[in-house]
Amino acid sequence: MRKKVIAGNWKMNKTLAEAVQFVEDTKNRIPANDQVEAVVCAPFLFLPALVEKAKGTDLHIAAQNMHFEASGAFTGEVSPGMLKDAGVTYVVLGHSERRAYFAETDETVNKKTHAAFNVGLTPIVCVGETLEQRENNETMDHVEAQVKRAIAGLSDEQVKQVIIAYEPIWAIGTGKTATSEQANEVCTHIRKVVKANVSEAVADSVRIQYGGSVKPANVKELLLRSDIDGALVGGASLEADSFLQLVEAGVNE
Ligand SMILES: O=C(CO)COP(=O)(O)O
Repeated sequence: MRKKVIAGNWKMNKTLAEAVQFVEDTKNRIPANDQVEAVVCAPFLFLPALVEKAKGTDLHIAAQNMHFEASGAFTGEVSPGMLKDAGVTYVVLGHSERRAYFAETDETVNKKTHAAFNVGLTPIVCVGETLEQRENNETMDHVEAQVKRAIAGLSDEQVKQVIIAYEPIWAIGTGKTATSEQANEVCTHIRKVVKANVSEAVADSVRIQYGGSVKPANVKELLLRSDIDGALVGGASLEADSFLQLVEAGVNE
């Protein structure tokens, strides 16, 4: 059985006080279980305080980005080692907003994925098509190319540990969720790509999330699908109760 991952991506939201309060409100309410990992992906500034607050609980703290270099003259950047040192365990890489607004490319995503493993962070690698690509029937080819480039050069064991988040760009923050069938179709394709490029055993183990307007009302249907192993959630992860409902849906599914 693949353990599901429900990750809340807060993006650029909350104050430090609000972030700490969220962890206070949720950390002891994650149901004890072996079916779901609960993760919040927070802005850099909040990470040490949230790690401290969540210590000894089932809530995991993630970063939303990082640089691929270990150190150096990269003003404004945060290194993989800094995240590891802060006690962070996961890092989101290649989110479509970073690709669109901050010149993230498949090449930098690949470098960052390697860099994450070098320090022992679990990467959550985002892929997904634009509306135009979907309308032109380019979804599968585009996502396939993104996945192949992201995992290039990783060992089989590392690919097994990567979490792949399929987030169709047209479904992010728009209220337009992909139907569970559309979402699963692409997640199934991603698993086939891993099988063809790595191995069947790795493909069977790799976890693939769906993201894009996921909320308590639609998460169950998504999680019931054969190849969807969790969700990467923006808006609906900002409130403690809503986040907990998403986690509980995974546990009860
Ligand atoms: O981008 C997302 C998560 O990374 C999805 O955001 P929404 O859930 O707000 O659509």
